[in-house]
Amino acid sequence: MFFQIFLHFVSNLSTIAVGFLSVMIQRIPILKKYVESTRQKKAIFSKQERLPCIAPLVTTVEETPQIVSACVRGHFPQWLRGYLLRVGPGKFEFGKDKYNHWFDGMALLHQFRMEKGTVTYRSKFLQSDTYKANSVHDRIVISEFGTLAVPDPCKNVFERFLSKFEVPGKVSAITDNTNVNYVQYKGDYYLSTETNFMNKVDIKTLEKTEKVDWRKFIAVNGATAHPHYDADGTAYNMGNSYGSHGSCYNVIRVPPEKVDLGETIHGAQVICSIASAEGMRPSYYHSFGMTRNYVIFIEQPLKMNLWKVVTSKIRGKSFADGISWEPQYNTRFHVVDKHTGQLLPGMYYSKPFVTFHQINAFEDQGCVVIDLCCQDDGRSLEVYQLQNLRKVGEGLDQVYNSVGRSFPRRFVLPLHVSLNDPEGQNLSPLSYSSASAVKQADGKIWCSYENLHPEGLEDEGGIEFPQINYGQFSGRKYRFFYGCGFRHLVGDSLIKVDVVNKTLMIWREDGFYPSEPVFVPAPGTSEEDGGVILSVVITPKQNENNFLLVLDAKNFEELGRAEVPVQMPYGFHGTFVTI
Ligand SMILES: CC1=C(/C=C/C(C)=C/C=C/C(C)=C/C=C/C=C(C)/C=C/C=O)C(C)(C)CCC1
Ligand SMILES: [Fe+2]
Repeated sequence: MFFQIFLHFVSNLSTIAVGFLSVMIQRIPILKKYVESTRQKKAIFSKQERLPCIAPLVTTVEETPQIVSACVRGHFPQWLRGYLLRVGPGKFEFGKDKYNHWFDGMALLHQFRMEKGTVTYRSKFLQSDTYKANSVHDRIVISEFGTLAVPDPCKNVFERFLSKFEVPGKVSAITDNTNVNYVQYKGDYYLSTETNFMNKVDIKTLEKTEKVDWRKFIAVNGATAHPHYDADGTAYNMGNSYGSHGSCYNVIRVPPEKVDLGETIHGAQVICSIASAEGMRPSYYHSFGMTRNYVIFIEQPLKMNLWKVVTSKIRGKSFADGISWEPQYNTRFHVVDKHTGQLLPGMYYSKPFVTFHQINAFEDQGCVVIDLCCQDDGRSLEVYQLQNLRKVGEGLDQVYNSVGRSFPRRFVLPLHVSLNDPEGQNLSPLSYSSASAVKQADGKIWCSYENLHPEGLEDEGGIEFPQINYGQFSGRKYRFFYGCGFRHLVGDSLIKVDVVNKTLMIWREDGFYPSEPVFVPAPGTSEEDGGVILSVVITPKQNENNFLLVLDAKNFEELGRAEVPVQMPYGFHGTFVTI
């Protein structure tokens, strides 16, 4: 009996001690920083077991070209009038040829039209040159991110050998399967991947109207699918150039106005070129940050071996085979003045991490603050092979448990670091952030991040596909962002993060997988979360309907859903266009 009382006393004592310590940690900054720094040392692989099969979400579907009326339950706000446009992979084979990677699937365009509380749906495969060429040959003739097009089996050995040395550009061997995102230049909408091609589209009919090649306008080999926009419509993007001088990361600006009606990205300019740390092994990047006055480029140790990329065809390997995670290198931040094109001299470094999607960035007290979805393990690209996503049982659990989770982190980059600044001290003046920037003896600034989330986010599998109230808060100090929780390999919950209070709000429905949340501001409101969240929610269950979900962005409560009895694959990105 005594022993039990003793155990009870000890367990209570330890509970009190832990509670006291956790309060002290939050109240004493140096303790809080220590705990934060220790927590920064490990990649987080939250474990799952008995994950449900999601193979139907990454399997070929039929397009739905005829408009379908959705069955609305609950309600869609009367003020909500426009298109939710989304894109993602929707066809994963041609004839006997099958794609290897999730990113390779043929672009399927989804359109939800909302007006007066009603919702309709349609989808169409983008009629890219790649899609048409593959269809004509009934096989994969153009390589994608993770799939190398194999030579024509009807050619003789000599012809097939020669085909490996086709002159790039003779028959556009570069894919225009723009399946990543909708982007906007000079008021027109385009579909983008990460190559030199984009496809201009009619957002009403989902028809492609024009193919655009970045190389015809500026000396870049491609651009990201995540450009940023100033309030006046000026667009900024980033893209690589490769030459005898090595590789450069180029900051691109596209003016907002058309001089002639038929213009596309005319007037595009490279305003700054940043030499890569290694000429033949530049970093892969998927997005970048932008504030009112600066572009922030994250040079991460996810490297593209150009020699491997250039020889991939004769080696029988895909583009993705040339990308490798190299954590022996640190991650570096470059800051470019948008107005002068000047690369700031600050050399900002952090421990190695990978980011796919930036959340937001802003300027405060002489610093750039940039928030990113970060993974400490950069091998997730390799994992997103279709064969992995289609696994079942323990095999699927092992795939999931091999991917590092993504968490929101804040970095603070002091803009004006002088020779007189003291070494070894935190140069960040921001009292509201535990992120630090410490000048080293060699002049480099070592940046440690602040976690922008409460502990509970690990239980949600981390967060990705971040979105904010972009129109009113991009590049500005903000408080809320939305994203998908990843307790599976695709999003399986919607999350609202308050980066000030570090609290979460979650929407989830077991067996259903919501897409990237899109924020739509309510008319006439200036509140940051005054509006709704739209998300396309899909399920592998054959007897259930997919639906467009609408949440109140303030309390994250479901307002309504528009059910559509149509199979949809899990997509990448989208945008809302008011009509
Ligand atoms: C990888 C992770 C995620 C998803 C990231 C996404 C959707 C990235 C998409 C990138 C694509 C489609 C790139 C395509 C590039 C094509 C090229 C360069 C073609 C070259 C052909 O030769 C999340 C799901 C956000 C979660 C973490 C990991
Ligand atoms: Fe993306």
